[in-house]
Amino acid sequence: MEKILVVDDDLGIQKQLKWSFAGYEVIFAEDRASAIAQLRRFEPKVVTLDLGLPPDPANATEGMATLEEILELAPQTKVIVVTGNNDKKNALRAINLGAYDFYQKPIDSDTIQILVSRAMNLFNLEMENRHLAAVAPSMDKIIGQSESILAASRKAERIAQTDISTLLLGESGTGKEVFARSIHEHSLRKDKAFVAINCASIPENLLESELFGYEKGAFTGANKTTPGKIETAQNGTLFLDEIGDMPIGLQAKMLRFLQERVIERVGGRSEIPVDIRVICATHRDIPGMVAEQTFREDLYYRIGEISILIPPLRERNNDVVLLARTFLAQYNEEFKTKIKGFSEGAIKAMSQHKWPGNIRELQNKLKSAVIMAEGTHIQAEDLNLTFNNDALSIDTLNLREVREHAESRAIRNAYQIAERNMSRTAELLGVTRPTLYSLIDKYHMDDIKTG
Ligand SMILES: Nc1ncnc2c1ncn2[C@@H]1O[C@H](COP(=O)(O)OP(=O)(O)OP(=O)(O)O)[C@@H](O)[C@H]1O
Repeated sequence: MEKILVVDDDLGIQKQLKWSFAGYEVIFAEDRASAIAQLRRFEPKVVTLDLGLPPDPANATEGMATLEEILELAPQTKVIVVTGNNDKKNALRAINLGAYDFYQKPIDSDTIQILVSRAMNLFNLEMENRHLAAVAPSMDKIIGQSESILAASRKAERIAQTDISTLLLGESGTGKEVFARSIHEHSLRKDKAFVAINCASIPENLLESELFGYEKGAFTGANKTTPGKIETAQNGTLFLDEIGDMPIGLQAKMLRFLQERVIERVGGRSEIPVDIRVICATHRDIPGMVAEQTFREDLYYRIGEISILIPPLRERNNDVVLLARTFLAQYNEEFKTKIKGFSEGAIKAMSQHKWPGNIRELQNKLKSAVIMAEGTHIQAEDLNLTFNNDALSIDTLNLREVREHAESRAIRNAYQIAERNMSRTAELLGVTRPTLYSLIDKYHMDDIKTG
């Protein structure tokens, strides 16, 4: 159970807050010394702190000192300061010192519950981010905590400082290019060029001149000598995406370049030495192509001195949610929107979906959801991923999850029937208003709260 520390010397308020925070483990302290002792002992994520503490409850000095001490000891703690009515000046001072939010007496259960639940969510999110930074301090562009992606990142990190030819394998949209760039950025060539070329997107007859360059007059239209991508990557990294689509005729020339590290431009006679690192990627089954003789075996061994398998999104456990949160923050900034998060249904739907287009598909769905969403939280429908109720089965969901899903749907229906009137909604559902608010909060239905 999540812990909250309530620092207040008024027993009546302590009792009231204990009742309000029914879903949490509530710890109490009545002055600065006991607050710090409880903070050390229980490490609560959220603290509510009355600024008027003994020995001088009429003044905020002791409260402020307590706030400073808490933030010095555990800066990640979310402190909500509680002030007397009309004491905005001290509330703002506290925020300046680093308090998460403030709250003016008299205490209203519904509001303080919402404040605390938000603070808790923020704390958890920040903790997740810190954890992430600690796990992958180096390959920081590769977001993911699943064992499979961490294993791939570790392998990439180990080979980054070498010049070993690397083959990145994985379905489309899994992040092969992100890996290639990260390897480059962690290599000794990081200040030199990173040049990417997609072998599948360039017509066969143009690919050779695109890669190797051409001399003036080499063919009709070759008006001036032009260096190719390989030369442009001199001293840096060349990323050959979709290498499995390289025409067999060009593979021999490619092999010579990789073995001898010299190239000849199309129509040229002189050899140009090149010093570059090569990273290749493909979604194809190259050993199968070797067996069918559509890919040269010697080239396969040359490009894949080491290979890294980038797992598909459906095999990355909770990475979907982690990536979704990251992209949501990016898109909020890009589109100037203020979507706060995802409904439980949306999270469930994202976790259930198989993501054939991998991360790119997730990005596309999120982008349109951010633009189209009407509430403060993205719903499964906004993502065009309906959470399939019929798919509820005992091997994927437990009774609690089934109940939660049904509850949130019932709340939504009642809210519509009650024409957005909260008292009437609570009445229809046969619960009290505080219970309704805590359920709305639990299921992140903020659009209802503000609707
Ligand atoms: N681990 C990751 N963390 C954050 N963003 C990622 C990650 N992996 C991929 N992306 C993002 O997902 C999108 C697709 O990634 P990328 O282009 O690298 O995939 P790919 O495997 O090279 O795809 P394709 O084979 O279709 O070219 C990009 O916008 C990229 O920024």
